[in-house]
Amino acid sequence: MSLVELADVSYTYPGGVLAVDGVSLRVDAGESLAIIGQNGAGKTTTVKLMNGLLKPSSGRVLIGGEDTARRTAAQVARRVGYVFQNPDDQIFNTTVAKEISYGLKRLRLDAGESERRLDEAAALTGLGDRLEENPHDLPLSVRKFVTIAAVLAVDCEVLVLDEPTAGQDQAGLDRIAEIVEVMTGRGRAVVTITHDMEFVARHFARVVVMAERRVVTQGRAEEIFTDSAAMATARLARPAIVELADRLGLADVGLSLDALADAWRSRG
Ligand SMILES: Nc1ncnc2c1ncn2[C@@H]1O[C@H](COP(=O)(O)OP(=O)(O)OP(=O)(O)O)[C@@H](O)[C@H]1O
Repeated sequence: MSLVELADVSYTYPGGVLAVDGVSLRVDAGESLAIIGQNGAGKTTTVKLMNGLLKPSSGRVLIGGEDTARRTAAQVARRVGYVFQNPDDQIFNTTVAKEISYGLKRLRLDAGESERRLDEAAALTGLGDRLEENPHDLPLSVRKFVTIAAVLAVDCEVLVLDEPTAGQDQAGLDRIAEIVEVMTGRGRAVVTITHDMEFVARHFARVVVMAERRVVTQGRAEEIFTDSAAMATARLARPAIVELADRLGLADVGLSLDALADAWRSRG
């Protein structure tokens, strides 16, 4: 059984806009999945359907086999944590510690476990020294980590990161990559929406390509990124390594720099 399953899901906003049309996808425990596609393709609506903020107009969304239609948004949010694109849509506490601990309070954990989770989430996001600062005084790139820490602390089965790399420097990118690795290593699923193809190529195992409200194709990252037709249909730029291998006429190097270098050295 998959941790997340969308089965022929459609969603129409109350104003009548059809935003997602017949989407089916699965995410397994321990898997990293990136949803890519142009603006307006339906990516954000798809992840809001996963975490119960929206309920499908038709089709079914199952989390751990449970239909979200029969659960409240709060119940689903405990299983699927959603880090918004804009941290300012999420942050409202006056210290980083309070912001990270807010979701924990509803879990009614004992004090020791709450503290352990706060410390661990702060360490993973690099916020250990900033717990008493006001998140509103921190730069946007750090505010993003505050919202990631708040969701990590709840320890959901599925972590959804909406545009996590926007505005991050290399240290921030490395930190996000480490979070993806740690969470998938613990059997959690990590789902991201991003326009950052290089980041997906390096750190995400599976890719779903969306265009005009539908899934165009999905599969292993190297299969998808080397599928020029699918990337062109979705009007997406291929990662630099794929573009370079193509221009050099090197086949089967996938997304590995080492494989590209080997193929170049041993060309006939
Ligand atoms: N609250 C809303 N009310 C009405 N229409 C909406 C709403 N939110 C999104 N839409 C519309 O639904 C469609 C899909 O939008 P969605 O935000 O899911 O796409 P996206 O792929 O995430 O785009 P982006 O990369 O810009 O975030 C678009 O036509 C959008 O205008």
